[in-house]
Amino acid sequence: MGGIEFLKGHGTQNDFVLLPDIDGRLDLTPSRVATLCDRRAGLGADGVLRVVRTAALGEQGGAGRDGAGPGAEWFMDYRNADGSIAEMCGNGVRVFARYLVDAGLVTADEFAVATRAGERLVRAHPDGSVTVHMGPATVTGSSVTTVGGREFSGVAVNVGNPHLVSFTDGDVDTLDLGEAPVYDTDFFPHGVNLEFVDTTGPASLRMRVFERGVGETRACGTGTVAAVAATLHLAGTDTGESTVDILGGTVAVTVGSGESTLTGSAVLVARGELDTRWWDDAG
Ligand SMILES: N[C@@H](CCC[C@H](N)C(=O)O)C(=O)O
Repeated sequence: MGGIEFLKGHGTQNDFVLLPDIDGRLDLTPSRVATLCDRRAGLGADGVLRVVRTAALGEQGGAGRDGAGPGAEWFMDYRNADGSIAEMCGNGVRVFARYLVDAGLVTADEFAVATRAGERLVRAHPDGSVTVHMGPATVTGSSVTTVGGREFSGVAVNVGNPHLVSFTDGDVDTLDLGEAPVYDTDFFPHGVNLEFVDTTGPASLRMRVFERGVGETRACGTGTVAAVAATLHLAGTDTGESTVDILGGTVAVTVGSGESTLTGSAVLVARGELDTRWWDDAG
């Protein structure tokens, strides 16, 4: 066949096309990413995970080497569904790790993955779930967002990528996220992921998310870490743990000073080959 190898996977139903590109040869343009992620014209996904050996990155402009330090053999080149580049993807890195283990590209259960936000230590569990050390979740201020004419104030949190976490007082399931919420572009000049959260128990949250570069998704791993960090911040602490229910399932989050972890599912669904003519046309 000679097509381009792909896999399809998801982490709590945040879904991805994986492109194994061990030697860094694929020309992954924004247009190809957007067409791949299109649920009618392509395979359909919230994002693309290009799997590339860190040593093969060289000085590639489009892929960006930020975060690809010398310690991690594999670099997660994450792209949003609209073709834009993001620093980090918490659900994506779990699926990325599951692929590396299943493909025999790593043999240890615990290893580092390079991302644009820095290296992330991951641990693959026998039940298929993966824990990711997500680095610091840093509160950077407060801002507002408007959904359907209703304004929410929120806590801005950086988890390698930007988030604004708003608490909706029991209304999270009624919000209409079909249209992009409005946010302060002066506060977030590079865009922002918007989380809407209800507190459902002493250590449990319910969350929906409107992701930068994608739209509403069924889960956002960095967003769940941001949600727990924001909850703790409002309670006057920076250490704690919580489960977070999202549309696609449940994840477990811990936040400590300077470090956080995310544990959740990582599922590989299918593999196949992209038609090379379709790939060329999508370029
Ligand atoms: N779904 C991801 C986050 C992906 C990146 C995000 N859309 C951004 O642009 O920052 C996750 O699981 O963290």
